[in-house]
Amino acid sequence: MIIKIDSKDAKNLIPKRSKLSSKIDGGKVLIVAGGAGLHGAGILSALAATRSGAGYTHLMTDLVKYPWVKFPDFILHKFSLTELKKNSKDVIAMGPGLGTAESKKKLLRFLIKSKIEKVVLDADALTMLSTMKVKQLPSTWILTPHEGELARLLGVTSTSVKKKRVEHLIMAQKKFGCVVLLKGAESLISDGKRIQKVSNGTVALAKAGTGDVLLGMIAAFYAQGLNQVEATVLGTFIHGQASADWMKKGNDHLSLRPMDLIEQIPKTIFKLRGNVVKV
Ligand SMILES: NC(=O)C1=CN([C@@H]2O[C@H](COP(=O)(O)OP(=O)(O)OC[C@H]3O[C@@H](n4cnc5c(N)ncnc54)[C@H](O)[C@@H]3O)[C@@H](O)[C@H]2O)[C@@H](O)CC1
Ligand SMILES: Nc1ncnc2c1ncn2[C@@H]1O[C@H](COP(=O)(O)OP(=O)(O)O)[C@@H](O)[C@H]1O
Repeated sequence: MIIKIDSKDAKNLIPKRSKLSSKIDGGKVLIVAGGAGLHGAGILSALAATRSGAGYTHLMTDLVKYPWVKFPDFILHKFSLTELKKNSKDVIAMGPGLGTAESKKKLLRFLIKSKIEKVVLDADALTMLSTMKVKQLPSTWILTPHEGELARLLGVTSTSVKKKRVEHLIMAQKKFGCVVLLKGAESLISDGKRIQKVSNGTVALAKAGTGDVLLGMIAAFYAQGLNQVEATVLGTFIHGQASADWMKKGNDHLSLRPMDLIEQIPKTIFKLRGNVVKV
């Protein structure tokens, strides 16, 4: 049976803060993303994490080379194994725009070998994973492939994944032993016990960079104390809902920028909590 997530389910998962909360309660996220020419990917993930409640957002990226940084919201690091080790108690979200060079593989191998607890892998991190001999990953990890990435991970064609999405999702979950989110118009999440479906997203999301936003959102909810399944479910639901809310404001589905989605996050969360507002 596939369980469909609705707004009530999502509302119950939204992290709460008290008057006395501090940034510690928001947890820490380290985004490892954005290699040469693809800095935008890391910025999208990091901004989305900040907008979704992460107390601290660190971004490990090539961006430090550039003096025109306009994003004071997060703490920047250059790619470094030492720095990754220092942050390995945080939620580590790796992949967008990272490339697949040996130096990046080294970072991923460290996470796998050291069984770092809270890791979310997307994009190029999934491509690197598909070339590695890995038995099982910790059950606390999250993989967020689209159909093409899932096909790479399983060594099958994306046409066969498209035809039998549930079956391939289950295969991937069994192969890696962690949470797998198969993205698409209908996103499916498996943790090996059950499959949950999130289908509130709109076609406006069919645009490069929206997956990078989703990664940052899931990582932020994970850092705020939700478990790996809850964080995936909530991130995917709010991501989808943000696209729907953005369209309700009179925007055409062709025009969504990933940055629009990031700007929509606060309003969508606020509304989902039960506040009556214009989206
Ligand atoms: N602002 C930026 O710098 C951005 C950087 N990005 C990064 O740019 C790099 C390249 O992005 P690409 O979009 O080429 O990478 P993808 O891995 O998404 O796409 C590569 C190929 O995979 C297949 N594919 C993609 N989506 C599929 C689907 N849903 N079903 C079946 N097959 C599918 C297609 O053959 C496609 O050409 C990645 O590292 C990505 O993270 C993107 O995330 C977009 C934004
Ligand atoms: N037709 C669609 N309807 C709803 N959501 C979609 C649709 N197409 C793509 N999406 C969503 O958009 C996001 C795209 O992510 P991804 O393919 O990883 O892009 P990128 O890596 O370029 O950021 C996913 O969350 C996916 O579920």
